[in-house]
Formats: sequence, structure tokens, C-alpha cells
Amino acid sequence: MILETEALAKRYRRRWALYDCTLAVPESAIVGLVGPNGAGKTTLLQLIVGLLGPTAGAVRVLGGTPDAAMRSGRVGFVAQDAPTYAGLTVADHLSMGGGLNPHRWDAPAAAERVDRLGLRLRQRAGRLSGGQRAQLALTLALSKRPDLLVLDEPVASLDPLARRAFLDETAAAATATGTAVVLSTHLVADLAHVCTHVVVLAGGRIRLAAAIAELCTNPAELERVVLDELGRASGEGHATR
Ligand SMILES: Nc1ncnc2c1ncn2[C@@H]1O[C@H](COP(=O)(O)OP(=O)(O)OP(=O)(O)O)[C@@H](O)[C@H]1O
Repeated sequence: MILETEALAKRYRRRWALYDCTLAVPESAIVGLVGPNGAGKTTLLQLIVGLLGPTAGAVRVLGGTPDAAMRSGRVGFVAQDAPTYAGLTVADHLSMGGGLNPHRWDAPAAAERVDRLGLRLRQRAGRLSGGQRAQLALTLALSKRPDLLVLDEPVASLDPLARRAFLDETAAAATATGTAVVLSTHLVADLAHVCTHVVVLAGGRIRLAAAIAELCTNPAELERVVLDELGRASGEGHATR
């Protein structure tokens, strides 16, 4: 397994943001994480990449701790706000990506991607639009050729065509290199388009975790299953803790 969590839990002061989360993500899987605002999606993703430590339970990434996996350079992560360095140019970001990941960095792919997206190499990141900054951060994560790609709402700021194109690229990376992907999204249509697995999280608990092929046969059915589950969770007022 590329990623495993077991009874993973996180508490902020007295409030549990994530509870009893057990998941297994195999090679090439594209896992879509959906849930209402405050469901615990970012918390789970940050536990996976070691930005947070668990209150209880365990997480194993590429057979080791999240810290070790991150240090190995085999994990690509793009946080919700797609952080970039405002004062550095697009070219600076690419050379930094190459410098930090000398053994895995795919320089031609990175250059081709920024060119295709129309990002100018001499443009400072601080002058890019929100969607362009997200594309730059996604380029850095993809060009590391990671074994695991963790994306917190990666397509939220992209226009519809760019969103579809990015999801297709992600799926191609999963197929070509076995990269496993865990991405959070509010767009159920994106799940149907690209994901192999769905995880519905509400009130810090997993409400549903399944291979999409075993759950339904078409996008409309998937949307109904996910929305029904979210509706049930909302009706229960998340009063499960
Ligand atoms: N640093 C923190 N300190 C205290 N509580 C926090 C902290 N970060 C998150 N929380 C709380 O934990 C819960 C889960 O938050 P999280 O950001 O993981 O949700 P989310 O599913 O990513 O939400 P969204 O879809 O709005 O981004 C929320 O109730 C939130 O208020």
C-alpha cells in the first residue's frame, strides 16, 4: 500500500476534527475526498504529509512515517492556498523544484507544462492570478514524479477547461507511473471524471470509503450516492462524537 491510516484521529483542544479514520490507498489509485466545510479533509491531508501529528492512531506513507516519506522527495503536496513565493519568478520556482528533487525532477515536462499553460518564465509569482499560481504549484508537485500526490482542493481556482485538463493529466500520471493520488474536492462531477475511489468525510468521520466501480455504474448515480450520504450526515448533525 502507498498509504495506510489506522484509527487515525486528531483533536484540536477539546474538539475532534478527525476520528477513527482507517484507509488503505494502493498504487495508481485516485482517491477523491469529499465532505462539507469543516469535515476534516484538510486535517486528514495534513496528517498524511506530516504537517500535523496524530492525537491517536497511525499513518504510514510509502511504508514509513510521513516525515520520512516527505524527506525522500517521493511525495508531492499542494496545500489549499497553493503556496508560491511572490518575489520569485516562474523560472526560479522550476529551478528550485529541480534543486530540491535532483534525482526525480522531470525538467522537460515542467518546462513543457508552464509553456502550454502560457505562464511566462520571467513573471513573478506574486503577479500571477490565483489560478495561475495554483497551476505553478501543481506543476512543481507533478514534475517531482511523486509516488504519492496529495492535493488539497487542487482545482478550486481553475477555470472549467483547465480543471478538466489538470484532472486528465493527474489520471495519466497515475496510469503511467503508478502514482497514487489523494485529492479533496467539493465537486462531485470531478470524482466521477477521474477518481477510482471515493471517501466521504463528515463531522470528522468516514461515512463512506469505496472503489467507485463497486459503488455505481455512472456519474449521476455516484453523485446521488455521495449527496445522499452527505444528506444523512447533515441530518444527524454530525452528532456522532
Ligand atoms: N488549527 C486549528 N485549530 C483548531 N481547530 C481547527 C484547526 N484547524 C481546523 N480546525 C477545526 O477542525 C475541523 C476540521 O477542519 P478542516 O480544515 O480539516 O476541514 P475541511 O474539511 O478541510 O474544511 P473546508 O472544506 O472548509 O476546507 C473544523 O471544525 C475546524 O474548525
